[in-house]
Amino acid sequence: MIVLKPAEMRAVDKAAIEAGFPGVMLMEIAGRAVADKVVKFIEPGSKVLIFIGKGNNGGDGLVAARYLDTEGYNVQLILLAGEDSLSDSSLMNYRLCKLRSINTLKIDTIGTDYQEVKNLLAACDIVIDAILGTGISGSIRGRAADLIELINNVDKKVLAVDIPSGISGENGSVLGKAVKATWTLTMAYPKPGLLLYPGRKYCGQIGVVDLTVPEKFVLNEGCSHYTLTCSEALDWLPTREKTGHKGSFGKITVIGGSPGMDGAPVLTGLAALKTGAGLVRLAIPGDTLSISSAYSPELITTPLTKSDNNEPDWNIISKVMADSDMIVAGPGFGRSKTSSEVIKKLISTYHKPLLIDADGLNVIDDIKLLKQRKETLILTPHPGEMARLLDEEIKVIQQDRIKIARQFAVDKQLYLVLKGAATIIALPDGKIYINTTGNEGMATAGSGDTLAGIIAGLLSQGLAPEKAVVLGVYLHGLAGDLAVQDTTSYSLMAGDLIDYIPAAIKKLIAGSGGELK
Ligand SMILES: NC(=O)C1=CN([C@@H]2O[C@H](COP(=O)(O)OP(=O)(O)OC[C@H]3O[C@@H](n4cnc5c(N)ncnc54)[C@H](O)[C@@H]3O)[C@@H](O)[C@H]2O)[C@@H](O)CC1
Ligand SMILES: [K+]
Repeated sequence: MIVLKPAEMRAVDKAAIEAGFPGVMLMEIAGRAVADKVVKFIEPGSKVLIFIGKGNNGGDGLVAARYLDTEGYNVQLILLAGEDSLSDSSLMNYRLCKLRSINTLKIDTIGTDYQEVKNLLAACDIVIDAILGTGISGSIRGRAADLIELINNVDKKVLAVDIPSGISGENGSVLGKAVKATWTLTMAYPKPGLLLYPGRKYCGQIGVVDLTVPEKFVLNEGCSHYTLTCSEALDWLPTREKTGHKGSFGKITVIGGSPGMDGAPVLTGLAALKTGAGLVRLAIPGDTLSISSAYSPELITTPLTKSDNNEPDWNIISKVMADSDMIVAGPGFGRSKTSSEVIKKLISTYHKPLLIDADGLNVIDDIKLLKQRKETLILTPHPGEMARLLDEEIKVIQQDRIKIARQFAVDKQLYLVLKGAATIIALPDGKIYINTTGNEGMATAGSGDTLAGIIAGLLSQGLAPEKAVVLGVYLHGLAGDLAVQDTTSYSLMAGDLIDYIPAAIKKLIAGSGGELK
């Protein structure tokens, strides 16, 4: 699904309006959808308190007020602007509200103790937040900040129109104060700020309203941000040929492991098998091999080093390279001379898809090598590994994850998965996917190893790299979301993620995956 930044959304709206879609009609569709959402959850007769800002976000709230009044709700408006400062479409709707005698409390009559607002908040059944939408600039000004705090101080259901007021649609930051919503109904397309933290925490459940503007207006204006929905994820899931054999579902080699880190490549290998790979081989340094190979009978193992001196065995490595459809390198590999030499060799001489994770990333000392590689390269760093690759501090990476991920992916022409809450996937053509699945329980040792395995499992079944990385991240998060329901976020472990891959796939097939949670 396309995700639009506020400026992109405005450009699309402008183009649609110029082409003949009346702005007032778009507002009507938006407000009607807000009213429908209230009708779905609360009975007629209930008290609906609607906060109206002076922009078009407020206009959406005024349309909702008209419909809810028509349908027998007890509607009360709190108008945060003088009538004369409302936009034309909003003013028209405000007048229609007045014609219906909808109760209105105006900002200039609200005392500085806000007692009347507090009373209305205490008595209402639901709050609609139509204070500010994507037109916000800078930190919340004026009395809007006080009202947002009052809304957050009562324990009521809150429906945010388009975006919780105070959240930046651009990047999800809190601009001073922001409404904590139960639901957010976003207009036309989700905005990055709804999907990125901290904004995402403020949105509650997100729904998207179809404003009936054809997608060609978006495509004409250009877009670069996306998020995968459940139905798209199902479309992308590789189909399994009835007559397929293990060769047709791909042979993966996982290169990694080191003393004390013998389980990491096993997690990657098992996750790949559970996702559907035909065959997984682990190539492990000799001193660790017997431990890793003891974990699971489904995994084939090969020694990566010579038995006498534990140096890389280049003959075996060449055979492994020739015999694999793709390689995952790095899980538990340690930062030894062996791992550094092997990773370098793979980057420069392995001509099939290569995924580098964990210590495989930590031993790359010359990032120019990455750029020289022509074949598919996928990197899956967490912020610490990304910081190391760029020789930056983690906080610099976290300040603008999308920009950093995109620059790296485009410059080095690779697929970059920057892990973390709301994982960012940057493609070599500059496209960005923001992932919506996953939870804090997944911040646990080995979780990244399983992600590498899931992506490899999809790629080895023939999925294009772009789809394998995006769907892999989605499935990994979905497995985590299903696992956490049984384990709690305290007890979730990487092995649980593997155990729940089948449930995640089943959920996709049943069409009930985490659609914009
Ligand atoms: N054609 C369109 O553009 C459509 C827009 N829609 C709605 O319109 C919204 C965007 O409308 P607008 O562009 O009018 O923007 P907003 O409704 O977000 O409000 C902008 C107004 O808020 C004030 N403001 C800006 N920053 C502020 C701050 N930091 N503190 C206090 N006040 C501040 C400004 O005076 C400005 O006039 C969307 O979020 C959506 O809800 C929908 O009606 C559908 C169609
Ligand atoms: K809002």
